[in-house]
Amino acid sequence: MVQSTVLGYPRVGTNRAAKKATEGYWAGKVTEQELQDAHKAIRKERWETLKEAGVDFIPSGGEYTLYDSLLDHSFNFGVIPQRFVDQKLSDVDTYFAMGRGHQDRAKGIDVAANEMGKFFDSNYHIVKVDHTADQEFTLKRNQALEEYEEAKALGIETRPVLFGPVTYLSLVRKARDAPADFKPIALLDKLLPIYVEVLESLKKAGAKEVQLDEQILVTDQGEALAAEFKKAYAELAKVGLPITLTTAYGRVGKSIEFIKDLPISTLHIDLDREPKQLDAVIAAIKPTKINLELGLISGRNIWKNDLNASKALAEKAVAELGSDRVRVGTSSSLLHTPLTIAVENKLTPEQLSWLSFAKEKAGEVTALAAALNGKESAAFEQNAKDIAARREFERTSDSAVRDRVAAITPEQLKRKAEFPVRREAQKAKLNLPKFPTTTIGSFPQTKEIRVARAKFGKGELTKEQYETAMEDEIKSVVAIQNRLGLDLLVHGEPERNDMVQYFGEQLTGFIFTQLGWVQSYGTRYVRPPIVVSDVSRPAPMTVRWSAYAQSVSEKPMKGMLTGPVTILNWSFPRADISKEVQSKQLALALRDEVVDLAEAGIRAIQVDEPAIREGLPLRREDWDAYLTWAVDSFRLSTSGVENDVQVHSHFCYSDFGDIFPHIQRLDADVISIEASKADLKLLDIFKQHGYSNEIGPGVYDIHSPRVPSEQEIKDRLKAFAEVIPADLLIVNPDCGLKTRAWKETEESLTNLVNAAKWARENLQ
Ligand code: MET
Ligand SMILES: [Zn+2]
Repeated sequence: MVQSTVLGYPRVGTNRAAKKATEGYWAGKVTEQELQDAHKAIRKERWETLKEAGVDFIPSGGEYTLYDSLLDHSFNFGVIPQRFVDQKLSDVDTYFAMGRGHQDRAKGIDVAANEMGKFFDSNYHIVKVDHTADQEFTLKRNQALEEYEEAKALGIETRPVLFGPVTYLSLVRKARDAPADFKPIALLDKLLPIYVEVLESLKKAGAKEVQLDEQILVTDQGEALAAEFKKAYAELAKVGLPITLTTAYGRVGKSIEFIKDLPISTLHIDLDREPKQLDAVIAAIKPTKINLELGLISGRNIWKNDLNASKALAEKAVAELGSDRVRVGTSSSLLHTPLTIAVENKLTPEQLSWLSFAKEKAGEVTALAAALNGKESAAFEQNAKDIAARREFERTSDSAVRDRVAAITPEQLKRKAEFPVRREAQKAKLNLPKFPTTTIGSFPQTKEIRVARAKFGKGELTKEQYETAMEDEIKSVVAIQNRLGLDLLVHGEPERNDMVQYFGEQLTGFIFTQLGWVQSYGTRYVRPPIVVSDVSRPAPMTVRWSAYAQSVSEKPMKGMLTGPVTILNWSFPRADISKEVQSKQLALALRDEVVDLAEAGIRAIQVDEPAIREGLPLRREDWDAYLTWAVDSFRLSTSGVENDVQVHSHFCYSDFGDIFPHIQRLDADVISIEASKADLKLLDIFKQHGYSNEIGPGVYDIHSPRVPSEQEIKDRLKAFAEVIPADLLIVNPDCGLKTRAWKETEESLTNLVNAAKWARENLQ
């Protein structure tokens, strides 16, 4: 019998109950007991949903969390850096402080959070707790057991989940003051007894097996960890609780050579991302006793699964291994998908027929298992019809757009002249001082702005009234920038709800959910747009706002767009054509916008690409292919203008070290880049690679309300000027200011402008 599995499920709860309970607790409106009860109710709802769907292996334990599951593991293992211990907070407050920091001036509490990092190539962020070289572990809390028993008390048998020990240690951070050559993986021997203790307790409580997530196995780094895997799993196998080792987000590649020899009972592989790995994995494990769990239903996209295609793949495995050794399931946890399409009431029935969110995916998993067991359901037949209809829709959507992509020429990927020539033309046109000051685009999104947008949405404001309100805001933002003495101005982006959604709504080819929330980190949820068909731009999108802003400003105004790669990476892409083609469709639409902005008299245009790094494939051998189309897309979108138009780009959020040479290849005239984190890693990168165009490393961190002093900014500029020629330096904050309040914004920018004035006199 083929059985079914779901690796993990969204934590959001119906009506975003998780967010409400947790934020209510932070605000002091919900007691700790109410907080715990609310989360318990969400866990119950999740388990019951999966049980009703008929899933055989229902996850529990380490895949549910109040904030982040990697953080949970650290906390449960007693890894609580001293600075949190020192605050003497309650357990739950210590836990939240580790995730998001804690500041309570009245009580003298001020502690910064642990660092966050992107979880593999998803937009979900894990909290990476600092581990010292002499780190000790204790089982402070046995969450896997607690939640296994919690489900059992509800009459639901579950499969407890934990990060495997090797992946856990590969993802956490080393303490800043730890020796340079220390790596947390060196703590494996000390950590294993904790895992043994947990597994023993689960076995005693009656668990049938445990799910250990070892996603690190899909990275190049995983290949180098064979010895650690052997050691860890030999130890864990002694407990005698069957282990399902799961991989996700990519292919196991060469690592299958040692995985097949691990004493595990089941191996889970991602066949949504990497269907091609199936044959090699089957061949490797066939002579062993290892069962194979096929991750066929995507945990990453929102498309209805093509059940017939999945069934064909699964049948291959069944033919080789026998049905008792094969299971079917989700490719990864479903945490990257929204909860259910059932609550969407603005999408058309046709659109809904294309989609499948977490709850529907659980149904697909069981329908697939049933079909493999000879019980093809009505759902299966309907699925075939829906898939055929979607294919037809996609195929016929807009052939003109596809023709335009096919006709892209090498000339369209290049500016007319090289940077030095462009630079002279731009200097003459823009007439900016040395160390020019600018900002990244957005200014505070005040309550008034959001109220106006909400009213416009509800029809309480006419289009004209709304546009007047936005123009008034722009005018005021321009006046403030003039008063502060900034050089290259922005319109402030008041009209944008979100930097991706705003463009998606004006392009053809996108649809939007109302409640399709996906966790980004902690209680922060986003609603990614969905690309459903060929993308084009029916009309200019930003020109009227930028032109208005320029009309009320003597100083040059910078146009502001979100780049093609970022729009794509922060949306759910189509599955029928490559991301490359989708990105180029977006690039062509943006290219037209860039040209229109220039024609409207905008002399500097910024095309933001903050998400370019996170789309980077997990395996180095796949990097070139991605970076080639990503860089080409940016160039395609920005190369349609004359030499005297200054093209800017902006990056933030991540570690650019490994792709910095490709940032250079974007050939933007000016880039701004996040650099204000204390250790200034970026400077080393400049030293190593150099950079030939203009660059504005952020001089202060906008993620906190803290106002940087003038001296601090001077010091930053001085440090930058030591590695970057002074005449290439631009002065700007780290990122947009939309989440900030006006007071700190004005104070910070005053200091920034003064520091730039000082730099003009004092730095060469
Ligand atoms: C996440 S990058 C944000 C860039 C955008 N132009 C802003 O200023 O908000
Ligand atoms: Zn940014």
